[in-house]
Amino acid sequence: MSTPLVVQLKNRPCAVIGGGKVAQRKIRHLLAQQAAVTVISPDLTDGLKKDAGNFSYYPDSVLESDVLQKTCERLNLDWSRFFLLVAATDSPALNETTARHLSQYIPLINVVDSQELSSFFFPSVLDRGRLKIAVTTSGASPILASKIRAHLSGTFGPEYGPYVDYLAALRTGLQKRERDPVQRKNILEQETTFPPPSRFENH
Ligand SMILES: C[C@@]1(CC(=O)O)c2cc3[nH]c(cc4nc(cc5[nH]c(cc(n2)[C@H]1CCC(=O)O)[C@@](C)(CC(=O)O)[C@@H]5CCC(=O)O)C(CC(=O)O)=C4CCC(=O)O)c(CCC(=O)O)c3CC(=O)O
Ligand SMILES: NC(=O)C1=CN([C@@H]2O[C@H](COP(=O)(O)OP(=O)(O)OC[C@H]3O[C@@H](n4cnc5c(N)ncnc54)[C@H](O)[C@@H]3O)[C@@H](O)[C@H]2O)C=CC1
Repeated sequence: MSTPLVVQLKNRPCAVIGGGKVAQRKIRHLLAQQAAVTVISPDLTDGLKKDAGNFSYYPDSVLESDVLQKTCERLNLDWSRFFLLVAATDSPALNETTARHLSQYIPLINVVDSQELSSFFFPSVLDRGRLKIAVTTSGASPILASKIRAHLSGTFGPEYGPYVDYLAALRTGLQKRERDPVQRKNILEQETTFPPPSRFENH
């Protein structure tokens, strides 16, 4: 069983093992949230090479499943400092050993080829600034999640970014100047329209 949670990643140390196509997608999610990303992989995709200034990289590092403990020591990484780990190599055995070994230090682990070994999944996210619509099929069909996101992007356009910022400012202002919570809620109910007022279009 699973539930969607909203996790604050800003400045949090996150490790990704592997530098291929799937790793790239996960790394970009993490970087977009300003996480402090460390990548351990003998190679990187061309896309990741371009992003390389934005994460720490252990280039000569090849984790080997049978000597994982040793390679961890050689890399001199303090795994307990990581908030989250993604095991994204194309070796199921290595992903598994890594996840099993490091789960004693890191509670949030995503193993790209094993739902059983993952403590969290990445949903498909429609990102409109502070409004994020996350779609998950709990691992059943990532492609359906992706198609639903694409469908929602027609209804929830870029105007939602500034609209949600406006609502946040309104709410913070009211929390300061309107003491009565019932009155506060009434004003917010009135001001929060769906869809947003037309002045937010063309953003
Ligand atoms: C469980 C989960 C764990 C996790 O990765 O977090 C997982 C697992 C696996 N994915 C696999 C395959 C594919 N995944 C994608 C795409 C996405 N996968 C994402 C999430 C998730 N994938 C989590 C569940 C999310 C959910 O269900 O809600 C998305 C939403 C988010 C993201 O990755 O950013 C992103 C779409 C982003 C977007 O467009 O918005 C594509 C399509 C493509 O590549 O274009 C394919 C190929 C088609 C296919 O096989 O379905 C395989 C088999 C690997 C193999 O066969 O070797 C596994 C392993 C398994 O299921 O055991
Ligand atoms: N969860 C998801 O969204 C998806 C998961 N997958 C799974 O993800 C796996 C990886 O797929 P891709 O990224 O396309 O493969 P890829 O071949 O592009 O990348 C694999 C990466 O792992 C690295 N690697 C291999 N051995 C390593 C080691 N010993 N130490 C450190 N890094 C090592 C490689 O150098 C490479 O950077 C596939 O096996 C597939 O099962 C595939 C599609 C989507």
